Amino acid sequence: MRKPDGKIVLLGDMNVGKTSLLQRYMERRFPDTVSTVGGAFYLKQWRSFNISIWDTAGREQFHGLGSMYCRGAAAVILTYDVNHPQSLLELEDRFLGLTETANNDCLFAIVGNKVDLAMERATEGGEKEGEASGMAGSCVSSKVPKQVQPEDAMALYKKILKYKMLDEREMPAAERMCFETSAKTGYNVDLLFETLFDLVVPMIAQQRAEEPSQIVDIASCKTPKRTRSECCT
Ligand SMILES: Nc1nc2c(ncn2[C@@H]2O[C@H](COP(=O)(O)OP(=O)(O)OP(=O)(O)O)[C@@H](O)[C@H]2O)c(=O)[nH]1
Ligand SMILES: [Mg+2]
Repeated sequence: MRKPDGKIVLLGDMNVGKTSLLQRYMERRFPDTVSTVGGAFYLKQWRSFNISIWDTAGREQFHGLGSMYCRGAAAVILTYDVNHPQSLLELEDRFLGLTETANNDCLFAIVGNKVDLAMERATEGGEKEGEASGMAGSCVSSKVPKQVQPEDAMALYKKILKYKMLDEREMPAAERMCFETSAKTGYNVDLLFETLFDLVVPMIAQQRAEEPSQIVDIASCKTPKRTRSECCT
């Protein structure tokens, strides 16, 4: 198996749906999950590149492992639950600090999952339609009120760029990097992962081009001639 060319890491509080998102994308299904212990990864081939996507545990007791998983990451998916405002706050308080080990030009996506529950709630309560959110792949999000508004996620994205001292003009716009998803229905799940792959692949290609060649030219390595004195050993 070839070494992965790039790494994407899912971070976020327990129960927000990290494992479910990854399984929805990789296995095209929504199975029952158990709370993740440690971490696990899938390998995805995208164009000619191998990308590893790491699922991490949101449980406090595994928190220390987070920065280890983030080492060398090209992108981090910060995941929250649109029905639990605390899970968005946790991203800033608990998870952002783990990304210090990621690449300097690491990309950040902010993902509000379980948007299907917000829909169900709105339908049952007969609530009014909200205004268009302007988020990536927005459709469901424009119709239902949620506990966490898309603007809150976009504000966090901008805050992260500032915290990381990344130039907003050189990074993808908040509207492109903030998503609302449902691992249950599959809503926006492909869009999330494939937007990231498309952004990460040129970065990996550039890194490859800059790396010194690993190939040794055997023909140019001449065997030194033995002298008479060396023959006695
Ligand atoms: N309705 C709904 N439920 C979801 C969705 N995504 C995940 N769930 C449910 O939420 C629960 C937690 O999902 P996981 O994917 O295990 O959450 P996690 O973030 O991996 O949690 P940890 O591994 O503990 O960090 C499970 O019961 C899932 O079935 C979603 O989009 N919609
Ligand atoms: Mg999990």
